[in-house]
Amino acid sequence: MASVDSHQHFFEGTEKLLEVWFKSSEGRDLDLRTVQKSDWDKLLELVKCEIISVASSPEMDAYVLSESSMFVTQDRYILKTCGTTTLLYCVEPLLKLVKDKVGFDVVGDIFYSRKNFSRPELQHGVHQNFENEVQELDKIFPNGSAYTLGRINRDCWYLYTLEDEGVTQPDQTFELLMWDMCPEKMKIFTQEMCKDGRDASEKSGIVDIIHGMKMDDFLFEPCGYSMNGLLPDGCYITIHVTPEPHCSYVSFESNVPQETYNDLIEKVLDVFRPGKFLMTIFANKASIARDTHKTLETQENIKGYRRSDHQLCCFKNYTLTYNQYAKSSAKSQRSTTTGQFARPVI
Ligand SMILES: C[S@@+](CC[C@H](N)C(=O)[O-])C[C@H]1O[C@@H](n2cnc3c(N)ncnc32)[C@H](O)[C@@H]1O
Repeated sequence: MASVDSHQHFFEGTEKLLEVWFKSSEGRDLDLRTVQKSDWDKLLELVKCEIISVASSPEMDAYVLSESSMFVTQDRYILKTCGTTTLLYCVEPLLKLVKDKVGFDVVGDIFYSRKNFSRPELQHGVHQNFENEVQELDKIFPNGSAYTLGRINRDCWYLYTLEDEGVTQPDQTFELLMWDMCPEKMKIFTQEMCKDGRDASEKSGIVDIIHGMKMDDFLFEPCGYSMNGLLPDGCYITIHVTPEPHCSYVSFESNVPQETYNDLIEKVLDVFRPGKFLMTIFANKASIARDTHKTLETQENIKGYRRSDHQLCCFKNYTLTYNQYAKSSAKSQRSTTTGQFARPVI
């Protein structure tokens, strides 16, 4: 691993995120957490990452990985991996493992999503572009739908999900993907400033984002940070930091149910101070977060950030808001003297 300041070393912080909900066609009471760690280890070999540690709550096993995180509940599997990992190569083996070892024989829903990569040419196989990822998923799922939100010539976010009704129990996922990070804040996530993960969680203020979490935090050598936080009722938070100045990136994800995410957004922005960020909020009809989309529609500014894109998608059972923001002072968004968007000079 190169030093923190090396301009030769590039790390793709942007994660590939897979969430799969399982069902039994016979309505059997099954549990994904009965899969042995050695089976997860083998599955993750296909993705090119490994388990660093595990923490559990009554509802969930949360794994910190060498490249991000994995969460396992009774009927839901989440895998989030960054760098040049090959996440989609584990999907078919995952379905086979879960059928053979647990007995789940139906996929209730899947969500595969990611932001556009900074350096797609460094990715392996199908991950170099979304069209190939979609073809790979279409081979497995006859009823998949693929979407791009945001600007296809700038920053955007890709999603693949199933057309069916999917998950009917209350469910929501909130993500903030941040880049062009504040260099001072990023220094905290290096071994020059902190001795371990807990030290970085405390110095950065991550410990204060939501109180009462059972935290499993890890500081990489010489830099980089990953944290899974477990909360009551199957709720989790996961934060990952790539602090290298030339490719800085942070992700925040949680399934905490909230009527509005404004306080949480402001706390996360205070801790990390990104130059730009995108936000996605998924909530199904049974979730208390289902009306948060209305609030977000009218909210053009958040604490020093101006919204550049806003999209709302309605699926069978879920509604999704996609918003992108940049610091109000960001020159690339707006001319600071005229307040107008930059116009081409002919
Ligand atoms: C913490 S991991 C997770 C990245 C994450 N997806 C994110 O949001 O940025 C990536 C950071 O850890 C650093 N790192 C150090 N050793 C690593 C290792 N063995 N595997 C992956 N990342 C490592 C990388 O250079 C990078 O800064």
